[in-house]
Amino acid sequence: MPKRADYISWDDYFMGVALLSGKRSKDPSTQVGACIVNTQNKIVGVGYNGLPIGVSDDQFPWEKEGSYLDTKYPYVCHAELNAILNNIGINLEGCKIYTALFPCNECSKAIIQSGIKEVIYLSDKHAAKESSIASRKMLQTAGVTLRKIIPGTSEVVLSFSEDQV
Ligand SMILES: Nc1ccn([C@H]2C[C@H](O)[C@@H](COP(=O)(O)O)O2)c(=O)n1
Ligand SMILES: [Zn+2]
Repeated sequence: MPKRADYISWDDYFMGVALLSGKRSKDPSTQVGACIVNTQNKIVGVGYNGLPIGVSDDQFPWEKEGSYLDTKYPYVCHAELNAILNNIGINLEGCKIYTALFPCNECSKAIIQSGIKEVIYLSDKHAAKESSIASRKMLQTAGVTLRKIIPGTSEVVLSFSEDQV
């Protein structure tokens, strides 16, 4: 019997892990996930956007609008930063990061400093924002490869019904 042909690509697998991680986000408006992979295609870090450990996501704001301290922006850790900080304690030199959204300038600093050498992203919807322009400028200058994923599939459906395995 030949092997199964419709298995998903490495890119779709790792971006899928990033997107699944985003399902843990408590952000009501934007759920972002990231997944870091080493040169042997081993997953070494996964993260989603959320508040720091011990900072209650029931007491801190999730608003997008209003005065800065009353919005989520000062407090939320971005998915990429969490994926870096959650890494399994290894050197991230030469790794690549899959992220649902193109990294902001703050995350790109952490990406560069961690030694990650490739960013694969799904959406660059904030490309015109100055944080994205600064991010792209730093990543390119630092020699980090930037690649917008070309998914091999439009969606992956995960079913938890036991009769599907
Ligand atoms: N590359 C990114 C961009 C954004 N986030 C997170 C941070 C916030 O929770 C949220 C902000 O998005 P908005 O609601 O203003 O569209 O998304 C991230 O983790 N990584
Ligand atoms: Zn960021």
